[in-house]
Amino acid sequence: MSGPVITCQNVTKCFGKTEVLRGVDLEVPRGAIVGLVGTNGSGKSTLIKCLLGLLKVSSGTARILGEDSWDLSASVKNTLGYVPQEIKLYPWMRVSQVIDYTGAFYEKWDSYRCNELLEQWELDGSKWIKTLSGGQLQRLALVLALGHHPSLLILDEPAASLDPVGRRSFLKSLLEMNEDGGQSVLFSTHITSDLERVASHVAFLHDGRVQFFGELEELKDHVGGNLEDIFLQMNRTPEFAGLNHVSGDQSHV
Ligand SMILES: Nc1ncnc2c1ncn2[C@@H]1O[C@H](COP(=O)(O)OP(=O)(O)OP(=O)(O)O)[C@@H](O)[C@H]1O
Repeated sequence: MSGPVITCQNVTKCFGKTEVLRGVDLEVPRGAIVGLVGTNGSGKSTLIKCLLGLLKVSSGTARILGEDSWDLSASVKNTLGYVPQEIKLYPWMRVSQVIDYTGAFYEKWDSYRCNELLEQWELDGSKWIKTLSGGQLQRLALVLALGHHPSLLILDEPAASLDPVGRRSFLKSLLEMNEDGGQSVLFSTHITSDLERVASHVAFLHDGRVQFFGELEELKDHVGGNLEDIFLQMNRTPEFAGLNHVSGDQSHV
């Protein structure tokens, strides 16, 4: 499939009377590594769940790999990888059992790659899930999401529980994956140094809308200064420097 891997047109999402997403427009080109940023409660997880069809949008259109998010085919689901913010795995299984169990759901499962990642991230396949620390659980969830070489990987704060060594190693894997096969990634994060290390693009969510989407380098060149200051300023004044116009030419992605 050519064309954007993610498309949102005027997406809204309400919980009762609270409108969390208020008209999100977004178009992510193939091969992009997008950092989704925004303050706590700005709606990052909600947007991710709408994209994956785990929540139904209230209005507007969300599409992934050319299909409506609420009606994804089995073949598109087979090419998606997702790590939620809260990871729930079977506590009574061992690490290696969860990997085998998950692999059974996919047409193409790379056990060799999983074992490589287990070794790289120092996870013991014989350990019980219930004995894993938060960071180990997050590492395992990432192994499970990468095991079928997804063409689109969606991660909700993937590095939040990882120590600096784990984070570096995980980010390296993301970059390798992107270089090898041109896979696309959307990850929400509050860690600007991670963003700087891997993101090609930034989507800035504020006040229920994507106020800025564009290339990271372009954002930095246009505004100057460090990213943390840029985001602070964007939170205070979203129309800051007319940033939503800095979306530029994405054809080289
Ligand atoms: N199922 C739900 N029912 C009611 N309100 C919800 C529900 N899910 C999320 N919300 C509300 O929607 C808003 C956005 O939440 P969301 O988890 O999407 O934010 P976030 O940007 O991912 O936050 P964080 O950075 O803290 O993870 C919050 O005010 C939250 O309370």
